[in-house]
Amino acid sequence: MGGEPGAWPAPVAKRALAASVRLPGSKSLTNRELVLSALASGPSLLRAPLHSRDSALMIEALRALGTVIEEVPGTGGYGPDLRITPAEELLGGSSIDCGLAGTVMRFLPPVAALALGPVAFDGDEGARRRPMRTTIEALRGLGVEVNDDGRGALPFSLYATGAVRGGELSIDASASSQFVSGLLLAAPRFTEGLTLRHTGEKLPSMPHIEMTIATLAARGVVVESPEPGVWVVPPAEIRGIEVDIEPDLSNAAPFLAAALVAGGTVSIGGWPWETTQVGAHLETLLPLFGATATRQGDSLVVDGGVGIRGGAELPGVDIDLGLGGELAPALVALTALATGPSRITGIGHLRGHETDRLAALAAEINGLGGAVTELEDGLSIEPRALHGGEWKSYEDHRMATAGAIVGLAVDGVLVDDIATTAKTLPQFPELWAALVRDPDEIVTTVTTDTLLL
Ligand SMILES: O=C(O)C1=C[C@@H](OP(=O)(O)O)[C@@H](O)[C@H](O)C1
Ligand SMILES: C=C(OP(=O)(O)O)C(=O)O
Repeated sequence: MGGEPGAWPAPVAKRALAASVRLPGSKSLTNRELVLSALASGPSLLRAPLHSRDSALMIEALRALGTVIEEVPGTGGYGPDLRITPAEELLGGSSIDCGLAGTVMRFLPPVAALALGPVAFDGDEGARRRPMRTTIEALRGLGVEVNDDGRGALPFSLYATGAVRGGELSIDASASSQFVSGLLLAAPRFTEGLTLRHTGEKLPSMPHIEMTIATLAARGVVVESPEPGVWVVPPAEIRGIEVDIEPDLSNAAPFLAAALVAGGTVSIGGWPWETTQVGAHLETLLPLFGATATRQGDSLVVDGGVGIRGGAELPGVDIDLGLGGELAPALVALTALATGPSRITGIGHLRGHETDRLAALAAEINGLGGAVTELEDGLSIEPRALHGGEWKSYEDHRMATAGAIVGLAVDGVLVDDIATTAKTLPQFPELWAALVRDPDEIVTTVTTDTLLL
């Protein structure tokens, strides 16, 4: 069996689960609220924010632009709350490390365009492969000077003059909804606001755009969408607020999927009744594989019956996941364990995520004996009995957690870099071990001294 030294032996489920898991805050909500707090007219307080690599990168970047971000005693059990005091004027003259965070590389250039002076953007080697042309062209369309090497990717730098006029702008956001969100978040601070039109054929991850609009609305900025693919943001004050960050429902996906593999129940506490998080769709997606999902108090409880380990056969599924590509790795892991063929489509843009997720999922599942074929906009998965072996993470948190799901059912799966889950969930290895170790244990909050702040 292969595997680098230090590879993580994925635990195999020995018995049915009866676990309650409480997850840290949503990456997407935390990083939006950080950005809006930095652009606001007064201080904000984020309660129960995420502390992970992606949020730490956002915090460092906003500090470099002059924002004051202080830790105050936490209310969520996963580290401090954050008090944010906006800069009088955003500062130029800084270099921003985007790491591999799409939210940092797509949300911050329009913010930095409001600063005075040069701001340079770069990130991990993998980040230099992620699509950025739309952001670069949008900035130029807004009259901001951008220096890049023409590849439409990081690194690049912009020269900001302290104000952006705004007005009308057309972009092609078919590679990522984050191009839209980044512009909408900064647009209330443009002198004339922004009328943004998406001209591409498709637009992935609509719930994430709805989330952007909802976070703006909570701060008094009303974004109108007179027709699909067009958004009108008025020039407006962004209010400072106190806000509770919801748990990360996309990071709930591997834990809830585990119920279908191991059997038994997994309950995620603090599940919001109403949310713009795309992870909310797990409530209807997991039943397609035979689970039942019910709300009990403030939890979503997924019952996987006897589970694959108990002899259940998961049906194959045919799902368009254009709404929520970040759920795809976990669901594809389930399809690899199903007894019928599956197709997951609408996810061509996953080729520009942390890694080319379509190629990575096909390579890793096929490396364990699977039969996955890449389609233009998704994956086709034929049922096969899988065997153990190395599972590569490609610096992609969701590839690592997909390996953990497969490893629950298949002996001898070694995930090469489980630490990459620190991008959005540094506690993943402990939470997963607790999930599998003792089915009767209530997994409450894991305290950690490895927070990145
Ligand atoms: O705005 C956001 O917070 C996100 C939008 C989505 O990006 P894409 O539209 O590029 O898939 C999603 O996949 C990503 O994890 C987070
Ligand atoms: C695509 C993702 O991340 P990012 O915010 O870096 O785009 C993801 O978390 O699945």
